Amino acid sequence: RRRRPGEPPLVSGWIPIIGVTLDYATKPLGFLREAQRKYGDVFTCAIAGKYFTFVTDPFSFPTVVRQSRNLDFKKFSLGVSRRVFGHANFNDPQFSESYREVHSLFRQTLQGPSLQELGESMMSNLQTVLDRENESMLCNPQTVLDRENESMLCNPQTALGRENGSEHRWLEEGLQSFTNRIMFEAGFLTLFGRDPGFLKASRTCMREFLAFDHAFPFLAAGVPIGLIPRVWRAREALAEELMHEELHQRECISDLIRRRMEAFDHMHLDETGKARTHVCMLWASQANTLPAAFWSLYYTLRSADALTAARTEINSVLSGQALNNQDQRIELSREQLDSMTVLESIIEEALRLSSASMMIRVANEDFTLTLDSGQTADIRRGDHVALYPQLIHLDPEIYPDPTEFRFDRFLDENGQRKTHFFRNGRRLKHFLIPFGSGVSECPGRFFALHEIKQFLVVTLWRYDLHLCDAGVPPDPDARRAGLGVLPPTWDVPLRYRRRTHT
Ligand code: HEM
Repeated sequence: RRRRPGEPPLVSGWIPIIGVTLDYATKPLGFLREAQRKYGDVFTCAIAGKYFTFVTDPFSFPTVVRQSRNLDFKKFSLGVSRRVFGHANFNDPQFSESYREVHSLFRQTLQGPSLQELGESMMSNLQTVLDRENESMLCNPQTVLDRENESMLCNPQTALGRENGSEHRWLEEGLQSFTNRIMFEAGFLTLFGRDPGFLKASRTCMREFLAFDHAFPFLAAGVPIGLIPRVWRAREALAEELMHEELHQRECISDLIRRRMEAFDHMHLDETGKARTHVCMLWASQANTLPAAFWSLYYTLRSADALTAARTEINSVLSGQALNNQDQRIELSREQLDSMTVLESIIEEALRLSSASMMIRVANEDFTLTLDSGQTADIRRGDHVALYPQLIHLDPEIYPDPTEFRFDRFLDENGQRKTHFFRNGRRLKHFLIPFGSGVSECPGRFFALHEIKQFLVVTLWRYDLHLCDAGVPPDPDARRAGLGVLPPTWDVPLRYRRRTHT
């Protein structure tokens, strides 16, 4: 392919088809920054046999996001999702009307009044998961001993730090493992309801989910799932657990899943096909939330200022609450969660540092894109137009010391959410975009922020937590760049024990 007059510079590398795939895949942010420096705000890259036009000027993001006539989101995202999850082809005209209705359920059931109900359910599930763990420690001291044996290998002090009564003993576990098991189970129960064998399915699902998710970058890059049998088995095992027959036996299913089940029944999909759409929903609800919860707690525990500010905010919200019931169960209204601006700033800062999603659209026809500067770029039909928010998130002009965690970066002088960020003296509309924007903006973003806040509240309230490794901190794992929030490159040992509240 040759660059035509009016088209952006073409970065095609030396090898046909492969183009600049390897440069991009090994260090996407570095590659894009370098291309931006060489070619300016818009350039087209040959990646994996396709052409991606990157628009890197943040002031032009709204132009791209608003181009829904020329730029299609559904074709690309449903195409990838079908390949990875193996569900029906919802781009097929026979489904177009009914799929529009299914899509509209996201808004109806994840936002607005539904948020309160989801939040209550999540809060209750979080505490149930932790209570049950507590009980299992009391009834089964082996659990404690197993964890202690593991922990003593890496920290002999653990045994010395024990207090009487197993529920107040110090335990040790990786922070990522701690976060994953609590958030996965609670999030799973909140959307898919409780099984009669209580938590049996969610345990199995977590193991399979992690195996499937680990391979997600390969699947998204086009590797057929059949070539990785363990991953294919994991996806099918998840689908087995989410067959309608199984789901009908569960209690307290969320409106989202209940109404999706009804819709898919009306669409006459086969039973496995229906279950695979639920696997897709499970992935959307967990794949970003788990690492986002990890980083939020990790950065909080690493920064004494952040920890103090977070505990002060939690104490002040909970002090108005009668926690005199025996289990000390916490309840938080939507308004209370929204009022927790310190926790919100911590989560947003963690997302700024760890999210690396990419927004991709496909050109429906040849058209001319006009950037904020007035510069134009001719785009060919079938080409992809891409935005890479991490270029903004780590821009030192917008965020001084961009790789540093500052818990109050998103707080203004009154302790409210800060929304004024500038580049070249101009205020930015898009300064933090971990949830995407425009037609494809994540419909679960409000729930995601709430559930991570709830996780922070519950864990910081219940436990003393310490990171017990002062070694090299983990980086966000760039191998998943483009897919969302990056998990840590390795897990960090955590020590925790139950706190006593008087
Ligand atoms: C920190 C957590 C989360 C992050 C960072 C996140 C981020 C994103 C991003 C970047 C997209 C794609 C946007 C695009 O392509 O432009 C997306 C889509 C989506 N997310 Fe989230 N998400 C999170 C949590 C959730 C949760 C908890 C749910 C549901 C309970 C959810 C449901 C969805 C769905 C259904 C879509 C597809 C929307 C569509 O097809 O239009 N997400 N999310």
